Amino acid sequence: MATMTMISNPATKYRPAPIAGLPDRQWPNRRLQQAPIWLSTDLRDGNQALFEPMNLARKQRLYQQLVQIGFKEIELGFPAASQIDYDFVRGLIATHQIPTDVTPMVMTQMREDLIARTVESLVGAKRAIVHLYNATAPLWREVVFGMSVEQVMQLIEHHVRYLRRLTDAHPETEWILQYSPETFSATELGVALRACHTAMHAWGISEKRKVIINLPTTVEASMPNVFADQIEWMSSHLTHRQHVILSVHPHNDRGTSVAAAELAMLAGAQRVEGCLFGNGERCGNVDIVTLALNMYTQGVHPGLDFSDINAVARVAEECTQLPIHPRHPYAGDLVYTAFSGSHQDAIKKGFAAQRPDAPWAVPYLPIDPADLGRSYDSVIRVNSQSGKGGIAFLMERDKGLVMPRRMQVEFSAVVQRLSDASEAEVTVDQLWQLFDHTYLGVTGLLQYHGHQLFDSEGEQGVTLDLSVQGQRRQIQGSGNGPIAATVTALAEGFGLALRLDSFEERALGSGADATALALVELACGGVTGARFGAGRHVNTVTASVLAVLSGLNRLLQAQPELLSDRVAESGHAAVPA
Ligand SMILES: CC(=O)SCCNC(=O)CCNC(=O)[C@H](O)C(C)(C)COP(=O)(O)OP(=O)(O)OC[C@H]1O[C@@H](n2cnc3c(N)ncnc32)[C@H](O)[C@@H]1OP(=O)(O)O
Ligand SMILES: CC(C)C(=O)C(=O)O
Ligand SMILES: [Mg+2]
Repeated sequence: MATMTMISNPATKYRPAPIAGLPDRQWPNRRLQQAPIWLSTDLRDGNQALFEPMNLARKQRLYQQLVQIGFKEIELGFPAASQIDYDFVRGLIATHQIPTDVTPMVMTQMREDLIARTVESLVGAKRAIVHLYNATAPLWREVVFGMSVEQVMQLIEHHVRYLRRLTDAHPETEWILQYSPETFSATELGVALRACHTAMHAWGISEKRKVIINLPTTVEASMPNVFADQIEWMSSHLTHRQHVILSVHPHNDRGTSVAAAELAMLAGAQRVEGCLFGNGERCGNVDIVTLALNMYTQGVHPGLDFSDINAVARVAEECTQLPIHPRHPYAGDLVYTAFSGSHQDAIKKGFAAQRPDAPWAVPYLPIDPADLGRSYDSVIRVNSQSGKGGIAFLMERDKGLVMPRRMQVEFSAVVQRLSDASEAEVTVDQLWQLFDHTYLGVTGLLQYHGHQLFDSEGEQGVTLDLSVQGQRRQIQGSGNGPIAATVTALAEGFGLALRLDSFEERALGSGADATALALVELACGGVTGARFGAGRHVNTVTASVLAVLSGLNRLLQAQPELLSDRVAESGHAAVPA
């Protein structure tokens, strides 16, 4: 059997989508300043795209979530098509589960039996939208329906009138018509306009009988600017425009449904239909979460509440049985995590610079994760792409360890070797173990047994009790404090050109559990590489002495001959234990 592959000239097989051509288009110069009316079609378009459509319990759970988020219009299903949908709608009405400010919507084809059953499902509702649709594009007219444009208009006229007759018999309900020219984006604009006008007039559009005209990219086939032109054209050509609520229903076949919806709003759309996290037919309906939070990050409240985005995501996953991608905008598990070094560095600096009452300005984070109930815990994670900034951020945040900048550089090289070797993420606990092993638990030529302080002609004197290459020694030195005295003792005791370049000490932990952590930076002749040492002890002086010894041991690890050459000579300088 021949294998099909991509063809060399796709123009022989695919035609570019026509463009509307709107020379005086207004939408590019506009800015989104208010949220649209949102309609969730999770329970209809989202549901009809699932392997296993939702059962009553899952529909009920998702419905409650949608109400809680703040949707004021919710498409409940296709009651004439499925007993579950019918029972679900009846159940919500019978048990008064539809809040007074929420309007339910249900969908049906242009067929009398289906319309009758649909109206029956809604009896007793305070207010309801009936959504009638029929495909209007040439391909569907010819291939699916075998209808001329005239016949399509008759189909619409007849069924909208039929719906009107049935709903007029139930004046206790406020009935709203939604008409969708399905496949609008592939329909000649003149035909789409005529279809909408036919539906509007058959319904008797007026101030009191507003109509929702819902224009879908049933199959997204062109760039979002083309859709925006189509919407602006419709918006400016629809009669009774003030009584029309212009709605859009973008699908995501080209991956640009969010952009299409945003540009359509600029072009005059007042209402948007979509699903949470972009569920829906094929590549999905437009993702309302992304759209809403895009607005939020521009300073416009979307009127939907995603303060606990994780909870919403878990309910959506449970009800649809579809996973949300870890990099899904705003909601994915990884979207507030930076692995790469320069991003981590910038985020760390951004958090430090961010004032609580100032506009949000943290590099690489377009939204404050806290606004969505996400924590900062995973903002920075470490792997082989990470740098000093991220490592230092984690060590400071989780372990209270503040490293001086040059020590961050030195330690990140140690971490890099581990992450390169493990080819995996390095956790904070692993970082701490590595720090402990590298600095605090460093074993080397010099082993500490104890020290004593004494006065030395107005200076601080110290006696260090050490093992040097297995031999117990005591050496002494003095200086203007215990650290200077320790450095002098080691320098003079072993004839080293040892110099203290920096010293920092702070408490780790608090109360009875507090310990002192001392960090030193040493230089010794021309030794390059490891320069930092750390010591931890409940006693601050002991922590400092240990830090100096840790630093020297690390220098000696890099260049052991520095000491071994001298130990024999310096034996006389050391006081035997
Ligand atoms: C873009 C969208 O999302 S549109 C919504 C799509 N959603 C669904 O279809 C989910 C629910 N649908 C169903 O359960 C079924 O399709 C039903 C119960 C509505 C109808 O089932 P059936 O009568 O078996 O028809 P079937 O599913 O094969 O639909 C195709 C028929 O409907 C016709 N049709 C399709 N859309 C419409 C419409 N909007 N108005 C009138 N007729 C339509 C087709 O022309 C075709 O007619 P034909 O059989 O005479 O050729
Ligand atoms: C609005 C309806 C008909 C729809 O789901 C679509 O066209 O995608
Ligand atoms: Mg759809």
